[in-house]
Formats: sequence, structure tokens, C-alpha cells
Amino acid sequence: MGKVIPKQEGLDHSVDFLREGYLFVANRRKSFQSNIFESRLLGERVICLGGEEAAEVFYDANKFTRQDAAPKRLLKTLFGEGGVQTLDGSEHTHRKQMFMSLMTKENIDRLLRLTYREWNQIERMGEEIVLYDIAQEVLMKAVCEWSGVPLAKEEVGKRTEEMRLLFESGTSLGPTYLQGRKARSSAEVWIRQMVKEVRSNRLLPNEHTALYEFSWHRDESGELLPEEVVAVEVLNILRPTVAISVYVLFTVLALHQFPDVKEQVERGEVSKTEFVQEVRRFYPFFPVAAARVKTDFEWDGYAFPEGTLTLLDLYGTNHDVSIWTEPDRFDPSRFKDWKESPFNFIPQGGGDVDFGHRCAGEHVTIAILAQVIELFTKEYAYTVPPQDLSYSFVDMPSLPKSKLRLTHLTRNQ
Ligand code: HEM
Ligand SMILES: CCCCCCCCCCCC(=O)O
Repeated sequence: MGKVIPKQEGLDHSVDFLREGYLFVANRRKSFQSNIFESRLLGERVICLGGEEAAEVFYDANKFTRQDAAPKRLLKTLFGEGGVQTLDGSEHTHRKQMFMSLMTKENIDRLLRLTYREWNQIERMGEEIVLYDIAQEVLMKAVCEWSGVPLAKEEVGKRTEEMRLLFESGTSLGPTYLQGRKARSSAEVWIRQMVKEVRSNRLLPNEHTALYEFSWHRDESGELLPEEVVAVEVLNILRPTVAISVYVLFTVLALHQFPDVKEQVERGEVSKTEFVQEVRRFYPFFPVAAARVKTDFEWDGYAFPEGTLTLLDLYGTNHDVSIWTEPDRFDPSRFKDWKESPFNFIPQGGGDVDFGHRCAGEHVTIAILAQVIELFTKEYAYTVPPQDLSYSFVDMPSLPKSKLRLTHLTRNQ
């Protein structure tokens, strides 16, 4: 008889999850003094895990499946139906390769040239700007061009807003959630129309762009993907890239709030990449990853019954005291002698990126944020006027309340 998993009593704690957000799992791991506990969420028994060893078992594809793991409400807004996040086994590996074929160094450099050009075309220099909005338009214009997706000037606002709604509405209730669903169906219609035009040679995107590669991708049996799936997958490139705007805010916030660390970067004592790693570790972004137990197994003496929904605490693992000394201190130098493992630093998932569900866009994210550090330490001068820069651990995703207003933004000659 296996060990009993510490259990949070009570009927259903979905409200607690929404009320405690990023700290829901971490709070209970602390109160149970355990890296595993069970609760009831969304009307079913859920096992919650955290820490490096737990991440290792969570990413074992023999133990966990992604089928029916993501809650329906996230499929209707954030992820879409039938995307790579929901696949397993060889079907997943084959579809993941379609994403990873875009992530070559030369293709990422091409995206960086596009984001650099868009940063340098910000119109409202000198006046007050809201960095969250500006960053989203910069990233949207760049990633659409990178992906071969035509985006007319007059539709930039609408399509960027739709991407924002996809990643902001997943955990909202009521009207915002419905706005998120509407944004998803509108965005999918938009891309599906393009796929039709690509497949009838009326629209000719370049090779090595998402629209080209995904429209012509052959699945394992040599078939083209249904166009609604191509739309979901193209949006799995556009939406997360626009979502990097959240990390852009936290990167500029960190430069502002930790001036001594900013000087270390400017003096080269801390590298841009180390700073970016610490931004991805320190700030809350993706809270948990979800999977289901594939077949009964036992880990560390605990029984995992087939079909059980299991959550991995991403934020809490990046702040786990048994992995990180003084986890709540912003200190990029901790990455100088960091013992890298696929399971102890997992802001964008863990495990293997080709054969597992680790984020396909991690290198893109790091590259874009390193460019932001270059811009906001060397190439731009700006003032951060008094504003509410606090961010909550309850909102998912979380943001500085003011969305980071900047004034007197000018380019250093
Ligand atoms: C260029 C930007 C990005 C792209 C193209 C991208 C794309 C993807 C894709 C396709 C997946 C599914 C991988 C799979 O199921 O095999 C994924 C997973 C994931 N991404 Fe990203 N993403 C990007 C940025 C981000 C950002 C900014 C975050 C925020 C923290 C993030 C967090 C995650 C997480 C947590 C997962 C799930 C990992 C898991 O299922 O275990 N991604 N990403
Ligand atoms: C429980 C899931 C909560 C989702 C809130 C954070 C969403 C960020 C998504 C960023 C990457 C992406 O768009 O796939």
C-alpha cells in the first residue's frame, strides 16, 4: 500500500486557484511540507507536483499524456483545439518538428532583424507611451512578417488585440472570457482564409515561414493538415510571440527597479543572457503545466492512478529553496555557476524540446529579451514617471498595474 498523498479537504478549490493564482500550488507545498498534494479542481481530483524530481517524472512521456489535459476553457481561448500541445507520442514528435524547423539560428536572426526594425519605427517617440501596448504592436508586426502572414497597417490594432485576448482571457471569467472566445474564432477565420489562398497558389509566402511550412506540412501518413488545424498552429506562433510583451515589461521593470544590476549589465559583469534568465525565473508568467496519468504507476511511494489530472508548479519550481538560494532575490549572477538541468528551471516548461512538450519558442524569447536589454540600456533614453509598478500574484498573466508608462523616449544618436 503506497504512501497517502497529503490531501486538501473540501469539495472544489477552483475558486482558490483563481484567487491565489501563482501561489496556489506553492502555498500548499509549503503548508503540507511536501512536493506532492492532491486537491479538487474543475470538479475532479487533481494531483499537484513541484520541484526538480517531480518535474522529471511529469515530463516522462511513458507516465503522462496530454490528451484531454488542458481544460476546455483554455482550448477555447489560449491554445485552440487540435494543436501540438494536445498531442502525444510519434504524432506529437512529428508535429513538434514542424515548429522546431523554424527555430534555426538563421531564422531566429531574421526575426530579430524584424523586431529591431519595428522597435526603431516607434512613432510616438518623445511623448508618453505605454510599453505593453507598444511592445505588442512591435512583436505582432515582426512575427507576422516573419511568418509570411500579410498584415495591413489598418488591421494591426485589431489583430494585435485579438492575440492579447487569447493569452489574457484564459483564466478570466464572464465577459473577458467570452471576448477571448470571440477573438479565437475571429483569428482562426482570418488565418484559415490565408491557408485556403496558399493552397490555391493565390498567396505565396516564402519558404521557412510558418504560413508556408504549416500550410504544406504533411502529417505522418503524408496528408495535409486540416486547414483549421493549420490556423491553430500558425496562431501557436503569433500569439506566444506577442505574449513576450509580458516579459518585455518585466525586463524593463527589472532594469528600473534594480539599478545596481543594470550597471552590472552595462559594465559587462553580468551578461544580457544571465539577466534574461533571471527575469524568466523571478517573475510570474506561466503558472502550471497540465497532463494526465497515462497508466497506473508509483513514484516515491505514491500511487498515480490512470487518468488523474496532474499539474506541475512552474512558478514555484523556479522559486524552490532546494534549487535556488534566496529565490526571492533578483540576482542574475546566480546563473554564472548554475547547474543546468531540463527540470530545475522551467518558466516555459521542462524536459526535451524535440521529444517533449518543452516550449518551442524558448530560444526566440531569450533572443528577443536580450535585444530589449540592448535597446533599453544603450539605444534608448527614457523616463519612468511615477506610476503603480506593483504586480499581483493573483492575475494570470500578471503585469505591472500601470503597464509601464514611459516618457521622453528618445534614441541615443
Ligand atoms: C516565440 C514565442 C513562443 C512560441 C513560438 C511558443 C510556442 C510554444 C509551443 C508550440 C508550445 C507547445 C510545445 C509542445 O506542446 O510540444 C509551447 C509550450 C509552452 N510555452 Fe511557449 N512559446 C513562446 C513563448 C512562450 C512564452 C513567452 C511563455 C511564457 C512563459 C511560454 C510558455 C510555454 C509553456 C509553459 C509551455 C508548455 C510546456 C509544457 O507543456 O510542458 N512560451 N510554446
Ligand atoms: C493556467 C494557465 C494560465 C495562463 C496564463 C498565462 C498565459 C501565457 C501564455 C503565453 C504563451 C502562449 O501564448 O502560449
